[in-house]
Amino acid sequence: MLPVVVVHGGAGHVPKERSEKATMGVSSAARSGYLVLQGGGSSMDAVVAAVSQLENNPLFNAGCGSVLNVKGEVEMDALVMDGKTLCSGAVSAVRNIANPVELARMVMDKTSHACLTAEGASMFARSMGVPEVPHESLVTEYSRMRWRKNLEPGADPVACQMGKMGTVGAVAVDVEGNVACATSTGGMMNKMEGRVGDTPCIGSGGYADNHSGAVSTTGHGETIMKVTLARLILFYMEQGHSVEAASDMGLAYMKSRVDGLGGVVTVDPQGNWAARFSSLQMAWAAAQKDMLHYGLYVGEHWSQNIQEPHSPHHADI
Ligand SMILES: NC(=O)C[C@H](N)C(=O)O
Repeated sequence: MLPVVVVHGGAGHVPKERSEKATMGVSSAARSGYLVLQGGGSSMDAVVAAVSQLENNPLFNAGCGSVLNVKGEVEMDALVMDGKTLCSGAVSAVRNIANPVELARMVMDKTSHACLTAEGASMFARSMGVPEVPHESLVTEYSRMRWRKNLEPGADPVACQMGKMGTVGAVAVDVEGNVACATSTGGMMNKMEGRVGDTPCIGSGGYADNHSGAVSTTGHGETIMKVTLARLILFYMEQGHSVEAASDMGLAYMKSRVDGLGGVVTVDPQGNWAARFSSLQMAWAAAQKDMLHYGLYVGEHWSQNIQEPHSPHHADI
């Protein structure tokens, strides 16, 4: 069954004109992660490779393409977790770097801490030789347009975001059966300066434990934190539920208990995987046994050989 990598490009409603690009983006990220696994790389290497590729894609709400805070600035959150050691690394409200997920991994590997925030995270990045990038290089016309719209009287940034843009994440199992997760985001549109969401919080934005599996989540952060969605799903798996059933149970609990919608990618250490969501859509892709699987709408599941070029399925191109 192993190895496998599963990625998501955020829960919500992807506008039609962006849907094909979104599935192409996640498919290509899954391919990159799978190449790492095939080359004998660890699940941690694979999830970081997949997520940094999505951070570099301006279509997604992470790295370049991040949503803007109320002041029109990019502040990003990211998390990695290693299921073998339960070590994790995170950054929150970090600015001016291209790949927060790589910095999160450095926090895990090079410090004795689990999370660095804001200026402290920037100082650490500098000390690690991570290049500082201009703020403008992270901002897209699309995110600026949405930010402006949300400044209008009566705008509802949370409802608007669940409509439009996505956090990115990945989970993987490597040939040794080690699991890992990574999640990265620009957060919620027009958020307060200094707001930290679910993404960098272990148990909420993600969790990985070789004894049960790994999960990466997406959705409204304040809601996900109320139910610690990633850990909740692993708890259901510890009770004997399959990756798919446990993912659905976690999402159903979040819906019934706090009226929250979201999405997850989940693996168990045997290489069983699931991509599930309660939102209208979630771009997802998985790579396993030289096959690429992907989808966007509820119930959609396309499969092809991983060597073949991505075939378009959505009518908007
Ligand atoms: N779209 C998202 O997944 C947003 C992210 N969970 C946050 O609240 O920061």
